[in-house]
Amino acid sequence: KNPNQPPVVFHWFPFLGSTVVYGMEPYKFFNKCQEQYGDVFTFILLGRKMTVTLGPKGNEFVFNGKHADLCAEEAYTHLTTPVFGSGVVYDCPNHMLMEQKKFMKFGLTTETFKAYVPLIKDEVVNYFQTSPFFSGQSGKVPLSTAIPQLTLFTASRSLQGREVREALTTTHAALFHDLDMGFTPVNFMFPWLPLPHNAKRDKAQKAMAKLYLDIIKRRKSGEESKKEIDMIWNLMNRSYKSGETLSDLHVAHCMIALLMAGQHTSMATTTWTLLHLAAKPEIQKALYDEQIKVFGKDLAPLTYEKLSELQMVNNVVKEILRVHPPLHSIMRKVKSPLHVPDTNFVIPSSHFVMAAPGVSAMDEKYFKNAKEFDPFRWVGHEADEDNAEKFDFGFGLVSKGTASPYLPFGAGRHRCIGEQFANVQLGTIISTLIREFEFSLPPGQKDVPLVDYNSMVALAMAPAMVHWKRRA
Ligand code: HEM
Ligand SMILES: N#Cc1ccc(COc2ccc(/C=C/c3ccc(C(F)(F)[C@](O)(Cn4cnnn4)c4ccc(F)cc4F)nc3)cc2)cc1
Repeated sequence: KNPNQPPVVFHWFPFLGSTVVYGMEPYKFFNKCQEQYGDVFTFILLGRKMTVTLGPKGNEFVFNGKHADLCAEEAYTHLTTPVFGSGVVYDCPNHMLMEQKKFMKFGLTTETFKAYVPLIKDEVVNYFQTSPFFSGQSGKVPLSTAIPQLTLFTASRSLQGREVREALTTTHAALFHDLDMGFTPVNFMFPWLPLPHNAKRDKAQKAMAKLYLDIIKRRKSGEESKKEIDMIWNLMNRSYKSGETLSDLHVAHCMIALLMAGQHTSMATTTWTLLHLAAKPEIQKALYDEQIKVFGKDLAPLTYEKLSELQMVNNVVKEILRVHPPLHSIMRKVKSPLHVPDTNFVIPSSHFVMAAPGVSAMDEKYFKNAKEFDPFRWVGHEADEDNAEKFDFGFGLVSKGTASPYLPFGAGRHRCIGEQFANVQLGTIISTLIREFEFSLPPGQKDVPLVDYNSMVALAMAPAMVHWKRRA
């Protein structure tokens, strides 16, 4: 027994350790361990030693850890590189990822968001006008099927660009599905397994990369006039500080990374939002009344400027991300023995560390009635983040203090750069659907479905059926 190592969670079998009980119900597992061992403990995940650090201090320890001590690329590259492609995100040194994130942020400006809102709205309207799930005056829709399509169409039409939007519903629809099937935690455990889905993933990755390369080539030949402002135009011809250019192939791989990032997080968040609204008609009413208040009784068209006035929408999204943060486990590889502040523990470099910000976000200590979905709890906390001290890791200012119980977009050097785009996409989708429909849970169903943790993000258990009625 090593005197100053965190306690190891009891388990029957070596290698397997706590994999199944963690994999099936991470939060139940984390809360049980927290009661038994406190905020810092080690469990075995398929032979890997995962040291979990919970609570605001635990979040700070992982998110604000020095890059020399805690390495994200070693924790994630097996999961992401086969899907995204080589040379970007976790398949390159961290300083290059910081510059890639800077380039990405250059393509996520208020000017682009102003252009994206009508594009996203049109995709939502087009979807429910053509989808068989939305014919007639009322009906029911399996969100697990409909929402992934809705988020794919809205994100590809705006951020990805028109050609990608077209390809994803025609020539590349099946390829996207094969690539998406490769984006699963099982690969995280066994990336090298020659499973059939891995062969399909690799074939799909190459075909998706080729789609982007063809688009880039066409645009460089001057055939396309630069009418639209999508992320491909933004990333083309970018150069690192070293003078090295971001190659067309690496632009393609960055685009695949952004496609995966946005798709999984947005589809999970949109699905949970509609389920909780279906369970609480009074919140739907508050959202509808706000649309009238901000856009007038004839419901003027949505604009980016007006989106920020929709406090109810913003509070609903904040509360959804508190109760259902898409990424439940944030991991890093320990590079050198690391002392955990305020404890006697030293974590050896054979371990991984894991933060689970969702545990403190659901802790009664920080949120009254934590289990309750209550968007009104955020009223009056709109601008908490603005006056925090900030720091720049190379892709813009992020808040320096990260000892917060609520970090759905992470913090520090690996903080999300998609938050604003996500809020524009979610705000536009929710506003457009609320104007058109009233939602309810299937008769007899009291609460939202259970969580399916076997995907890359915390999804609602399929089919996640809701009933809808067209508003008068
Ligand atoms: C509700 C939506 C989203 C949530 C909750 C979310 C959450 C997160 C979190 C928690 C991290 C930190 C991961 C870590 O520390 O290991 C992160 C990083 C990141 N996210 Fe998001 N994300 C969302 C949407 C997006 C979108 C739409 C994009 C792209 C358009 C995106 C791109 C990224 C990138 C590039 C990183 C940086 C990874 C790194 O630096 O290691 N995310 N996100
Ligand atoms: N047997 C078994 C068995 C055992 C255990 C389990 C359950 O185990 C787990 C463990 C971890 C996890 C999820 C963590 C995790 C981390 C990183 C990423 C990411 F890198 F991919 C991401 O941050 C994602 N992201 C960010 N913003 N938007 N998307 C990202 C970054 C940049 C980028 F450009 C594109 C990106 F998309 N994704 C997910 C899920 C399940 C199941 C089965």
